[in-house]
Parts: sequence; structure tokens; C-alpha cells
Amino acid sequence: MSTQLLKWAYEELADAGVASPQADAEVLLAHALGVDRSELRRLMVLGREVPDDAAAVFAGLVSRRAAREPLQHLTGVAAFRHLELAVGPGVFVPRPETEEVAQVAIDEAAKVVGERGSAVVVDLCTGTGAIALAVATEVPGTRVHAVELDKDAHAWAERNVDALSAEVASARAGTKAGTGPGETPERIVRLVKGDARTALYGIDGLADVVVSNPPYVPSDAVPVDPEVAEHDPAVALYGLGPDGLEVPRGITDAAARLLRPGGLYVMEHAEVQAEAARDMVLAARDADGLPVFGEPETRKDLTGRHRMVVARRLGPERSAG
Ligand SMILES: C[S@@+](CC[C@H](N)C(=O)[O-])C[C@H]1O[C@@H](n2cnc3c(N)ncnc32)[C@H](O)[C@@H]1O
Repeated sequence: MSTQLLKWAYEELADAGVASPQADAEVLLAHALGVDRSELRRLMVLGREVPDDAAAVFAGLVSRRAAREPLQHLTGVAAFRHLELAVGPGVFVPRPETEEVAQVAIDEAAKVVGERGSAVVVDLCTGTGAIALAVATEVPGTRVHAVELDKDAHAWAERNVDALSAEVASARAGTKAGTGPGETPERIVRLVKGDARTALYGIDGLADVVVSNPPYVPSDAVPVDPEVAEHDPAVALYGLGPDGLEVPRGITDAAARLLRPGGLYVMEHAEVQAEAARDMVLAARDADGLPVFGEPETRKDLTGRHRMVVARRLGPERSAG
């Protein structure tokens, strides 16, 4: 029965142009049954019937997915590295390629913590809080600040920060370092609502790492996938200006202001923006009109596409000429 249901769902989703119809059908059936995918497979091997109420829920989910609602909006969660983040309308769904951008920030933060005992990391344009929370949970000893402009996205980030802060506190409680009964757990990420280009003046020059996946799509390059065009918020996609890099330029200036000399900047961009992103970083200037970043480097994602620019903040000796 579940095999027939899955076959029907696969055909519906494939006909609708969904990129991964088999996987999506399985995720949705597992969601309707309230189990994970490995348990779903076990139930299928055992030839278990799908109860009528779950089959009806599944049919509804398949029809919404066939109308190209994002899979993660239907399940309410998005996987990002080892995290499960709450997502839904009003917030950008974190992408696998951003896991690589987070990896660069995580590696640098771990190195700094190893050398100095602690590290300050800033995630500009945090959305769900994905990068900030990955750093905070994977690198103990980091103080992570995250900035989000949009009120709906900020509310999703708050929800994720609070949920993971509670998880961390409860894990620590097992080791006596958690919160007591009735206490609110300390947030593992300091979340700020505002424009990332002008936020966090209190920590100017103190950040070891600034990481960002800002909006960078040019206004005339409307994404083809309905999941993106119709469901990711415009403020999360379009970077403004003729090249889509107006917001990223402001983010790069903010990174220059926030980083200590020697600190690392990593920013995601589109594959076609690699050269323009390097030029943008090279063009950043301090208040005296001097360059602020050393030679920028373009790095690839796991599929070999040029998707991020990485550069180090120069020290005063270089800026001074
Ligand atoms: C491409 S999404 C990335 C979200 C998250 N970093 C991720 O990788 O999943 C860009 C995010 O930047 C936010 N944003 C856009 N302009 C901003 C600004 N000037 N300051 C702060 N956040 C901004 C959007 O609301 C959106 O949540």
C-alpha cells in the first residue's frame, strides 16, 4: 500500500517538475506518518498499511508540493549541517552550499579558539540563524553575534536560537553546567534586529570572523524555480544595484569595520559573481581611503562551483601604507 502511494506521489511530483520526486515523496510520507525515513523504509519492507488519516494528510502534502511549495515549508524543518532548523513562510530556506561557507567560518573560529581560548564571530544577514547557530554549536568558546533586518526572518531566527539554546542548556545540565529549574537558558547567539550594514558598532575591530550569505541576486535575474521565486522573501534574494552587489558592498564595508586586523571575512555569492566579488573586496577602503583587505580568494562549493569570497583584514601597518 505504501509502495503504491509512493508511486502515485512520485508521478504527481515528477509531472509537476519537482527536481527530486522520489526523495520528496518519501520525506512527505514519513512526515504524514510521524516517522523518519529509515523507519518509513522499515514499515514498507514489513508491508504495513498506511492508515487512512495519514494517507489523506499525505495526499494534501503531495498536492501542495506539486504546486511547488518548498518541501521544507511542508515539513516545517530544514537540515543545515547537524542542525534541524524551523522554517516556513517569511524566511529563506538554508541551502547546502551555505554549509561550505559556514565550514570556512567554523574552521577559522576553531583555530582562533585554539590559539586564544575564545573567538568573536559575526553572521551578517542571518535568516533562520543557520550559520550563526552552526558556529555556536560546533565551536565551543565562540561568542556569536547575528544580524537580521526583516522582522519575519528575525522571528524565525529567534525561535531557532531559543530552541537550540534550550537544547544546549539541557545537554549541559547533564554535566552540571546547565540552567536550574525555572531559569531561562542563556542564548548561544546574540541576535540583533537591524540593518547589517550599520549594526554592531559596539564591537568594531573586535571580530575574528565575519561570515555572510547576503542577498545577491541581480534584480533582473528572477529565479526560475517557483520554490525560490514565489516562496523565498524578495529581501532575502535581491542584492540590489545593476550587479546585485549593492547590499553585499555594504556588508563588506561592515565586515571591514567589525574585523580585527588579521580577521577573516567570508561571503557567499553567485557563481557568475566570483570576479565582481573579488573586485568588491579589493575596492573596500577605510576612513583614510586605504585598502582594508588583503588579496581575496574565490573558493568552490562541493559541486566545484565558485561560490564564496574569502579575505583577511589588513593590519594598521599595511593600511598606513
Ligand atoms: C540569502 S538570505 C540568507 C539567510 C541565511 N544567512 C542563510 O544562509 O540561510 C539573506 C538574508 O539577509 C536578510 N537581509 C537582507 N538585507 C539585509 C540587511 N541590510 N541587513 C540584515 N539582513 C538583511 C534577509 O532578510 C535574509 O534573511
